[in-house]
Amino acid sequence: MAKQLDNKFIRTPLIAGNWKMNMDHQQAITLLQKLAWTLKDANHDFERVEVAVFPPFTDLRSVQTLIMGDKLKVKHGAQDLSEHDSGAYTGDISGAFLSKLGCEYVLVGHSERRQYHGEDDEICAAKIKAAFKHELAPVLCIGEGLDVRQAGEHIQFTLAQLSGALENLVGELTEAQLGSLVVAYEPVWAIGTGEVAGPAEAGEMCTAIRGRLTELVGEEVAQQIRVLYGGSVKAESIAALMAEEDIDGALVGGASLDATEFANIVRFEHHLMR
Ligand SMILES: O=C[C@H](O)COP(=O)(O)O
Repeated sequence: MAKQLDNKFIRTPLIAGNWKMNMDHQQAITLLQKLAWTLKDANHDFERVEVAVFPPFTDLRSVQTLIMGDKLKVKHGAQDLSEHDSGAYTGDISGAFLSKLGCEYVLVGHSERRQYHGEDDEICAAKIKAAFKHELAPVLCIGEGLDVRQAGEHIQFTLAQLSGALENLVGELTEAQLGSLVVAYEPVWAIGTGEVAGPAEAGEMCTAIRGRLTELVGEEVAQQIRVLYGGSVKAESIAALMAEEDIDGALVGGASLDATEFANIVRFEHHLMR
């Protein structure tokens, strides 16, 4: 089970919904309202299991307004940010703007950004730095493709991505900043394919990630950093994943577009008790 002491999670689990390029700002309102009602009806305890959504940039103002107006406990973040603060960077979005829109989190280095926009470890490092500068907690996404997994080099590859994004930054960040970092292990072969990494495979990698974090930032801080799994997570698969000690939540793509399904993922403890 995600690490607990006296029936309390040591690290508050985070269930995050990455909407990717889905939902315009009107659809976003409908989806978020339905999610909030569903979780309210189920008496969900947001202090025990945190919930965040990552809508497209164009939805963020509407999402912020709904969250503030209805005092929702769902948090929100953005799917990307620029490494720059402002200036002639057409099409890019500054972390400063995201902070003003009430974002608490921002994804960095999602495999789709790496694949379609050529983002590498150096860019991820610059984006993590920019996120912290604007008081956003970065959710660094790492994970191997199928070829790497088949070659048996998945742990080495994924840990190299983690080190590549973090090792030159560590000295510039405070312990509080490092402790608020979130790492999402997303094997590329499991994203949007219906192939979920088995709980043992996902758990093994998340433990290896925490081991590398311990080397990079020390044990005390590494124990605070939440490590999520992402890749075709559904309500039926979440409980077994959360049973792994080093998995602290999930980064959910497709299933986060269905409020009922996503709420059932958030309520993973309910499945464990059945
Ligand atoms: O950010 C989310 C991941 O890419 C997983 O997406 P998925 O749940 O649709 O496989």
